[in-house]
Amino acid sequence: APAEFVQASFAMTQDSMDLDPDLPSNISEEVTSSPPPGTKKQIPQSIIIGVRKGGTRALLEMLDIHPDVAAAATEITIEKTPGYFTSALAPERIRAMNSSIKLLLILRDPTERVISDYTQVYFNRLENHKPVQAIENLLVRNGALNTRYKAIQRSMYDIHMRNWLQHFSLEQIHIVDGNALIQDPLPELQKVERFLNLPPRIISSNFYFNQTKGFYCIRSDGRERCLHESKGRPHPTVNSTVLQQLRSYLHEHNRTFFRLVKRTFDWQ
Ligand SMILES: Nc1ncnc2c1ncn2[C@@H]1O[C@H](COP(=O)(O)OS(=O)(=O)O)[C@@H](OP(=O)(O)O)[C@H]1O
Repeated sequence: APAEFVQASFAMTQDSMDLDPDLPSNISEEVTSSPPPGTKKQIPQSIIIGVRKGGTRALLEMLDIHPDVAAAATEITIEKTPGYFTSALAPERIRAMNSSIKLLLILRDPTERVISDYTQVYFNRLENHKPVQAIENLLVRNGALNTRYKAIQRSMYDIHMRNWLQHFSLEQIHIVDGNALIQDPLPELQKVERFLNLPPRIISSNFYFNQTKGFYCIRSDGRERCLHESKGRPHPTVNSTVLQQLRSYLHEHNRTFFRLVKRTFDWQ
């Protein structure tokens, strides 16, 4: 198994309740070869910059199947930090660290992402014995959509993308379709292999659909594994009027985002 937990290149500030459940705030994860004792950690050649709840863990684990990503003394070091995409400072700092870095960005339907984000915070709060609220109470304030709710702000992909495009060219950012990765992982991973100039090594038998989990799981090195139970949790049913308000609000942001990245996505 690859070394997984490595000190982040720089710590980003994040909300205490926002974290990936398996990680403290200033730690990011890597899939890399284990360096021989006494040698320094490599600067990553590629970073999964987000988006939080987009499928960053699934993408990292699935790329880990590739021998040149996971095996010792080979090519690529990849790090994942879901909070980078929505961080104002990350683009500039990452460019200062490595201006030729290849950025991987996994995005899913931004409305679904809001609900997933809420669900994660909800379970974190339960675990920490903190009070929880119905999602509608967070989505709506004084009868209108609460666009200051962080989960909604993180789903305004155009705003964050603009910031990245001030520091990186579009060619340096590969966008993985998070909904497509859930439906059928292989084609999305093959596009990533091409983007990273890796020889094609990930194949269809590396994936099998697990009925109980309701998601694809990974088969590699003679092992079968699904993601942690916190990945792929059921979402609450949202009041349909509120859901419609959220969708139509994000629709405009999506259109701007599609123009920025010169590509469209199948988001409802
Ligand atoms: N194969 C597979 N198995 C399980 N889960 C999968 C998979 N592929 C994508 N996903 C989706 O990944 C979502 C979690 O995203 P992240 O890993 O980026 O979350 S985090 O920001 O790091 O906490 C997670 O969101 P939720 O469904 O809301 O739990 C999943 O929808």
